[in-house]
Amino acid sequence: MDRPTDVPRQAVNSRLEGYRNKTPEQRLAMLAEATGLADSDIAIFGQSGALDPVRANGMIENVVGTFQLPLGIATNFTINGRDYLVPMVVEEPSVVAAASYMARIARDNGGFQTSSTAPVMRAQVQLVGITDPYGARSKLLAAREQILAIANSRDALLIKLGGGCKDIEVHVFPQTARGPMVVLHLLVDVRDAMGANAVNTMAEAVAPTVAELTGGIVRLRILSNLADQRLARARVRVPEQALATKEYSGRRMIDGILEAYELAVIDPYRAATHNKGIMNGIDPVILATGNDWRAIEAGAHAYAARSGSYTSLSTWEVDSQGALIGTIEMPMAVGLVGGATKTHPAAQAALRVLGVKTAQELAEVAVAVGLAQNMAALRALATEGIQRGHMALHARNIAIVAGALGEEVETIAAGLVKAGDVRTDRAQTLLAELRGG
Ligand SMILES: CC(C)(COP(=O)([O-])OP(=O)([O-])OC[C@H]1O[C@@H](n2cnc3c(N)ncnc32)[C@H](O)[C@@H]1OP(=O)([O-])[O-])[C@@H](O)C(=O)NCCC(=O)NCCSC(=O)C[C@@](C)(O)CC(=O)[O-]
Ligand SMILES: NC(=O)C1=CN([C@@H]2O[C@H](COP(=O)(O)OP(=O)(O)OC[C@H]3O[C@@H](n4cnc5c(N)ncnc54)[C@H](OP(=O)(O)O)[C@@H]3O)[C@@H](O)[C@H]2O)C=CC1
Repeated sequence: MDRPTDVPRQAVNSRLEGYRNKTPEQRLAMLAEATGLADSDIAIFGQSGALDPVRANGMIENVVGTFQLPLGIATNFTINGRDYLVPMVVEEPSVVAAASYMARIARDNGGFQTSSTAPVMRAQVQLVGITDPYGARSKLLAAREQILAIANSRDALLIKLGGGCKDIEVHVFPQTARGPMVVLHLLVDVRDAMGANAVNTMAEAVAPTVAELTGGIVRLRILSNLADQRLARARVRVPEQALATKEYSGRRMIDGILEAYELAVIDPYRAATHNKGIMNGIDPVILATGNDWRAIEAGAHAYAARSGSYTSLSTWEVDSQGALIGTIEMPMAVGLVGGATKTHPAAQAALRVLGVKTAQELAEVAVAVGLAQNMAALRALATEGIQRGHMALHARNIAIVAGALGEEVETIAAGLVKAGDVRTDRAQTLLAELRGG
């Protein structure tokens, strides 16, 4: 029988044994079994055309079709004592495997702990043509209640839900190439929305009053993607022995991770790659849930540079018992309503797989996956290097590029890994041999 989609999701066990060795159909069936997913959601993931052309045409402009990407499920996640199966949309091999692996290590050691601030976004109202910027600031701060009232008159539903414009800030730039500038910030609790449209509407609404109060000219009225009032955090603790492998002791692993981390702290060339590794985990969750990944990327990198020099979004250290402690804190402006979260059927189904109830919960899951991904990359880089694990999984892509079809893909990929030579020409040779024989 088809299950209704709005019933609370059953408790999930995210440790799906042998998941990697199943076919996509078997994995979908296991996912449905684990999450109690409605038949309609199973159908959405199972069919290649979940986003029909008519719906797609309503989402953006000049639509000619849709573009598919793989959707994988990261297993093993335990966050704040609750298990999650995490949908990830990504084109890069080894990302889902790496997240699942680190989540497996973490779950045996208490999993991830997360927290977040209230979902407060900033909107900016730029004022130019002012000779007394500090006087203008003073007038705006004195008119706080009036400005809040105008902003809050624009979104009755948001106010009813407990959100709305909660405060203002006024930033002064006394000297710019275009004269003094004053920028009013609206601090808006957007509840379960990403909030761009909501805060942009408020910024436009207050603009005439702001101009009148200050005598200035209003130019920009737009959100800031540096959502530094809307932070999500995750922490993981992994004892030394949990990191040990046949080749490397746990202590050696931790030392390598700390040295890799230190370089990301001091060197922007390394920090960019380190943070890309974090976004390897976060972006696929953002995409799977229909959220705005450009906004998340912009916020992440601006936050990483907030001290004036670009640095790591995560921290890695050792506690008094010698265990590795990883933490992350970053802006996470995601929504469960608005944008494509409501219009893309697969995004809706992905949110039901996650079973998140609030945008804050989704934000916390996303940063936990980012931290797991960072740990996976550092663990590999600090010891054997990235190529063994990554290239072994990339071998299937190379086999496809070389022309392998169906079951040939796994056979050729296995041959490439065995030869330690994951290249297209080698794959073509192996394919010719396979077909010739
Ligand atoms: C790739 C692994 C996980 C292999 O690692 P491994 O040791 O070969 O894995 P394993 O076979 O022992 O399996 C361990 C677990 O990994 C998962 N796993 C393992 N294989 C699969 C698979 N095929 N399908 C699904 N899950 C898989 C799975 O959870 C499995 O446990 P199980 O559940 O089976 O008991 C490891 O080498 C790794 O984590 N490498 C890092 C990969 C990575 O970071 N990829 C991102 C791309 S590189 C990049 O863009 C970022 C970077 C690196 O530049 C960032 C930076 O510089 O900081
Ligand atoms: N720089 C950027 O990042 C920019 C991004 N964007 C885009 O804006 C879109 C996101 O804007 P967003 O404001 O989130 O979307 P929407 O305006 O579509 O949705 C927000 C609205 O949904 C209604 N709503 C219903 N339930 C809730 C709830 N539980 N919590 C909060 N609001 C609720 C609210 O009121 P009501 O129903 O009254 O509207 C709210 O204003 C994305 O597509 C993004 O790409 C746009 C401009 C710039």
